Amino acid sequence: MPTHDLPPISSSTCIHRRAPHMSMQPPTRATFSGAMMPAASLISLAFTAAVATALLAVAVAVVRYKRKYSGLRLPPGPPGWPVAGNLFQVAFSGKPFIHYIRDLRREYGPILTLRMGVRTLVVISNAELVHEALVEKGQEFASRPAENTTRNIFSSNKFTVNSAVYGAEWRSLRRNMVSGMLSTARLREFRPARLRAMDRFVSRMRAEAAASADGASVWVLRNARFAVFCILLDMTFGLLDLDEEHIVHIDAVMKRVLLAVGVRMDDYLPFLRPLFWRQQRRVLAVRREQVDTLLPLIDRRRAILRDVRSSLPDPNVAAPFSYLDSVLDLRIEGHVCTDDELVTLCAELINGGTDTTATAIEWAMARIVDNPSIQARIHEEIMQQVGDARPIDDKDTDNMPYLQAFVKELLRKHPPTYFSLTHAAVKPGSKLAGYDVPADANLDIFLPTISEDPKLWERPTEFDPDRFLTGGETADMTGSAGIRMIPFGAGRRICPGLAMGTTHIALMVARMLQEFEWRAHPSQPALDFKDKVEFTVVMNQPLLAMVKPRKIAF
Ligand code: HEM
Repeated sequence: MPTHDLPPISSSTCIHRRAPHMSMQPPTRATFSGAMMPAASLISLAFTAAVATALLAVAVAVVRYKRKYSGLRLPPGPPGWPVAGNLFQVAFSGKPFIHYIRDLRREYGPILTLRMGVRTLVVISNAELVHEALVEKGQEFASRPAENTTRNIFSSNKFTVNSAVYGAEWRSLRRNMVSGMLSTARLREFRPARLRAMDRFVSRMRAEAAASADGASVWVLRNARFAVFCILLDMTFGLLDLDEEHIVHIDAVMKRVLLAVGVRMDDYLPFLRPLFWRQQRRVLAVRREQVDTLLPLIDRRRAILRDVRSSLPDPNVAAPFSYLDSVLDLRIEGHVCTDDELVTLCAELINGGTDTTATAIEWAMARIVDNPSIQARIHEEIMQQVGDARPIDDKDTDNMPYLQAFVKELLRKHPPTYFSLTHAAVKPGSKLAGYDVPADANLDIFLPTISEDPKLWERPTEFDPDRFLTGGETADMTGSAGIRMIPFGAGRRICPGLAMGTTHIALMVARMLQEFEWRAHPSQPALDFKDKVEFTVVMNQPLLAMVKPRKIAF
């Protein structure tokens, strides 16, 4: 999930922006006039009280921190300031958080501590430690840490698969998501949704290319993202008559949600919260907008299900089943989901799978454009499997070994998120590599240093799908046979969308190559494989490519 890596503390998180009511106006003459003395004394009194309160808060925080962690042996990390810890070092380092972590790792090793205000982060970044945390001690570290206020609003107080603490509620939600949506059987049944979205995707690309100045240019990420979004929307609500304009509107609202849940300074220093009242008001407005956008879809599906009762809905209007149907039937210890929770659970499914998958597809097409022999080999497999008489399907892609090897190499070299979702110890007393990991600490898992570890991989910096073909290296993406690459995490909280994600990537890449011949755009002759973190890890320079429709008979 894109939004689930630890987001960098950037300037957009209000560090450099002073809240308007904090702005300090220069004193006017009148302020110092005799007539204004009482007001001046009042201001100075208030100022002294504020300073005293702040100092007291600092002292209390220092004492609390010392008491909380006294006697514990935390992993090493850079020395920090009282109260703020390493927060300002990170915020003002001028580096993206992932680069900051890479640098710290060189100094402190594969397990380190960062203190970010009230939050303590333990970051692990090698295969042995991840194996210890997620496999050997999988149950001990299967929980999630406390959320900030904003995320609590969007998760209906941790009522989602990804945010729920380890326990019965999480188990019920996850079981329902897997059986209602992500199991292999369900995945097969959702084939019509994929075919609909693929057709829409191809026509959008054709139209975009035709409308471009050279008649052939397309932006890859934007189109791939929209296609994946359509599939997930279809699977979530099972409503088949949403027009493109409506889908674009829903997508825009969901993007605003992703922006709204980004970290803020007051997540780490909660005593600053009153200064962020405007941002908080905006968060509530975005949540309202999300509810107002998704609830009508939920109500429509409810009405369709009510009308058809035991028969199936009209196939032109609604799919025979959807994820929402399973959530409507869900009972957790007798609790029926409220409207607010229904919105949250539907949004989780759509958000979890959209940016992660679309990001992977952009990197895939960049590798294909960059290397014509990869394109030729995948196209040859397509021709052998289905030729050009019908659109390729995921039944076909399962039987294409080179394409499957390509997808694995893609996820090794370009994992869509650099951090797994944050884990937390279930109870106090847990240890990793002999160090204490407090129960309220965030356990963050840095993924790329594993899949590029020269001790685990030959030529790790090279992009080479052949490494996974017969006799070559293995890629167990679940981590159960050993941790070598875990783009979907590992252990109890492993991404339940693994099968769906890889199916969608393989299918979209194959369909794009079946329909079009791809080449580099003259404005991007030598592709730059630098990355940057948005919701996921995207290409620093978004991919613009040239497409030429192939001759096909369908
Ligand atoms: C290429 C695609 C994807 C990637 C790389 C990816 C990656 C991840 C990662 C790294 C985690 C965290 C695992 C952990 O906490 O240890 C995760 C969790 C999760 N993902 Fe995905 N994901 C992808 C697609 C999807 C899809 C398609 C869905 C659903 C439609 C999905 C839903 C979830 C959920 C619900 C969780 C939370 C699981 C839990 O806490 O029990 N993901 N994903």
